Amino acid sequence: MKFALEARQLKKQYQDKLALKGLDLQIEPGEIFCLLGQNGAGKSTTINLFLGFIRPTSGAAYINGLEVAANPIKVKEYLAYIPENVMLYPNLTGLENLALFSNLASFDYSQEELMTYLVQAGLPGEAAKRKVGAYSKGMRQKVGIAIAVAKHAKVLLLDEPTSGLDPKASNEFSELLLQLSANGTAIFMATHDIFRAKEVGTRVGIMREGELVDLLGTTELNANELEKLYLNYMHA
Ligand SMILES: Nc1ncnc2c1ncn2[C@@H]1O[C@H](COP(=O)(O)OP(=O)(O)OP(=O)(O)O)[C@@H](O)[C@H]1O
Repeated sequence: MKFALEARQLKKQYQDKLALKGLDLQIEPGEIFCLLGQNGAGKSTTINLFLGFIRPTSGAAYINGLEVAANPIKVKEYLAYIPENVMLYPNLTGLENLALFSNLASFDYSQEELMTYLVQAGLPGEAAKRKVGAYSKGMRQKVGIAIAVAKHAKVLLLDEPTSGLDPKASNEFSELLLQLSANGTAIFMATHDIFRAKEVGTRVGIMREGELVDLLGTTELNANELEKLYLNYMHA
C-alpha cells in the first residue's frame, strides 16, 4: 500500500538541538491526522520536512510514496500547504490569486471554474473579485483551500490553521477539511486545539520534545479525556 505521508526514522538536528528524534509515521489517503504538542515540540519541523523546506539529518519523509528530499519538485505536485497565515498577493483579487497559483501548478481554468472553486471553499462571489489585501484571515484560508482543491492535492499540510479564527470561521474550516478528506485527500495538521483535533481528526498524535509519545484514534476518547491525557504527557 502506498501511504499518502510516511516518515521513516525521520530526524532533524539544528546545531545543538535534536528537534525530531526518529519519527515513524504512516498516514493513509483520506485520513485527518492532528499533531498536538507544546511550543517547541517539533511540529513545524515535521511539517517542514514533509514540505521539503528543510532536509532531514537522517531518515526520510515520503509523500505519495516518493522520498521528499530526493524528489523535491515532483512531490510539490501532490502537496498543498496552509500555514497559520496564508500568503497571497495582496494587490490581486482572490480570483486572480487562484488563477496564478493554479497556473503555477499547470492548471489553466476558466473564470467560471475558478469562481466555482472559491465559492465551494466558502468565499462569496462578490468577495472573490476584491483585492486580497482587505481579506480577513478566514477568507485567506478559504482561498488557500480553493488552491489546494484546484491543484488536486493528494496531501494537505496545515500548521495551526485555526488559531485566531472566530468559532464560526473555525467550524466552516473544519467542514472544508472533512469534505476534502471524504474525497481522499490526506490531511496532516499541527494544532494546539485539542477539541478541534478530536472533532475533525481521525487520529491524533501527541509530540513531546521531538518524540511521538502517543498515537490515538479519535473514537477512543472524548475531548476531555484527550485533554487530560495530553496534559499528563506535558507534565511527565
Ligand atoms: N532553524 C532553527 N535553528 C535552530 N533551532 C530550531 C530551528 N527551528 C526550530 N528549532 C528548534 O527546534 C525545536 C522544535 O521547533 P518547532 O518549531 O518544530 O516546534 P513546534 O512544535 O512547531 O512549536 P510551535 O508550537 O511553537 O510552533 C525547538 O526547540 C526550536 O527552538
